[in-house]
Amino acid sequence: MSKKSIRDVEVSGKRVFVRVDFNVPLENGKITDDTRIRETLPTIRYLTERGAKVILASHMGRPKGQVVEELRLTPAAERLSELLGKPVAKANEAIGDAVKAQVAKLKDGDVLLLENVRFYPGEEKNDPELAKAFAELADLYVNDAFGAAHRAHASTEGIAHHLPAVSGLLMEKELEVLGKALNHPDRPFTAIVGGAKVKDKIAVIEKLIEIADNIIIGGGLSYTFFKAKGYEIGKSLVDNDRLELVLEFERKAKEKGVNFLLPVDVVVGDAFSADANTKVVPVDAIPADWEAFDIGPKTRELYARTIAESKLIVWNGPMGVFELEPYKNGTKAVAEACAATSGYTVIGGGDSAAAVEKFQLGDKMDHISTGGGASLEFMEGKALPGVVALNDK
Ligand SMILES: Nc1ncnc2c1ncn2[C@@H]1O[C@H](COP(=O)(O)OP(=O)(O)O)[C@@H](O)[C@H]1O
Ligand SMILES: O=C(OP(=O)(O)O)[C@H](O)COP(=O)(O)O
Ligand SMILES: [Mg+2]
Repeated sequence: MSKKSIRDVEVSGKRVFVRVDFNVPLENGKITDDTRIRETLPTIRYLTERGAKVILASHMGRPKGQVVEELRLTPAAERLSELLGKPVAKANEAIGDAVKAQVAKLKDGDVLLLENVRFYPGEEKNDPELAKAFAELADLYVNDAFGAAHRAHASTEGIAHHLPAVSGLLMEKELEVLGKALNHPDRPFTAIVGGAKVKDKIAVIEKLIEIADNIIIGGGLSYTFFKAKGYEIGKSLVDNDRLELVLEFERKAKEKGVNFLLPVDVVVGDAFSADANTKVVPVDAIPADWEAFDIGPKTRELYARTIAESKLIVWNGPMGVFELEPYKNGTKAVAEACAATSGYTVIGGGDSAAAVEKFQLGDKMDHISTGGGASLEFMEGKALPGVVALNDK
């Protein structure tokens, strides 16, 4: 990589602001998958072993610039402390006098986790004042938050203009592994896109049509395609601003000879709950007051067959609401097909990684990336603002 990493700079005795992605899935305040925290351990240990004072910052969820009690980073601090086997101090804010005082008290090798940076409206706006306030806490900036590297925010991009700025070991590893897989992709190359961040996911499909041989669509973005075709989609997720656009995708894929796969059947439910009434229906028969939460059995078979024939599979976004028992089968089937194939498998995304771990198939995948949206944008060939802002070698 042409960017400096923590290995290229002096860290001992320094106050180091490390942006991590501790946006881990939570259920009733408990962390259901700690992959993203575990993946930052090499960077944190590298720094503490060399006597750096480590100040960690992360976002959690999308609190939209205000304090949301359920989105505090306290559970992440506790889990990190268990994993590191040493105390991790937790601040109740991310900037200000109380935080400055906590930083001043840090001894070499200590670790402090700041509060959710998205509690501040300036974070997502990349406000230079907030970036400066972060920078005042430290002597060196390290970005290890690959999962948020596609966001130009104050703690991922702005701060890098105020301090020496280098990558962490996870960031470095992600860019290297994904870069290798995508530079000369083995073919057939299959991209699988699902999940709930519908606008973000639809935005990458245009580029995927240019690079992949098969595109598999599942999860929350499927229904925008069905609505565009004029089908009833009930209460399912939809992006009403992109109905024309998604029709264009299918035309473009056909023109390029790309196999564009949409679900043929779905599991609908009358509630977002583990004890909902559910049924399987063809995609053009979703009842008006029901919601589609998963792909159906025919789709599972179709997708598994395509995956089995692929040499490179990049998957981001669950096929359904895998967290709930009645809606987990689509994601499970795709995970099993990825685990069984001899092709190279890259699974990306906080929730996709959690799904693969839930089905105990993590060790059957070639690479589990901590970034979903980030890995898709990297794959598109887009420059990631959180990487661009770092110092060149
Ligand atoms: N049909 C659906 N309707 C509602 N939510 C869905 C649907 N399919 C998948 N999801 C949800 O998508 C979420 C993950 O989305 P996203 O964050 O985009 O994926 P990732 O973290 O892997 O990048 C999961 O929590 C899952 O419950
Ligand atoms: O969870 C994340 O991305 P992912 O859901 O694509 O894995 C990252 O933490 C980025 O979060 P964001 O999409 O709210 O900016
Ligand atoms: Mg996610």
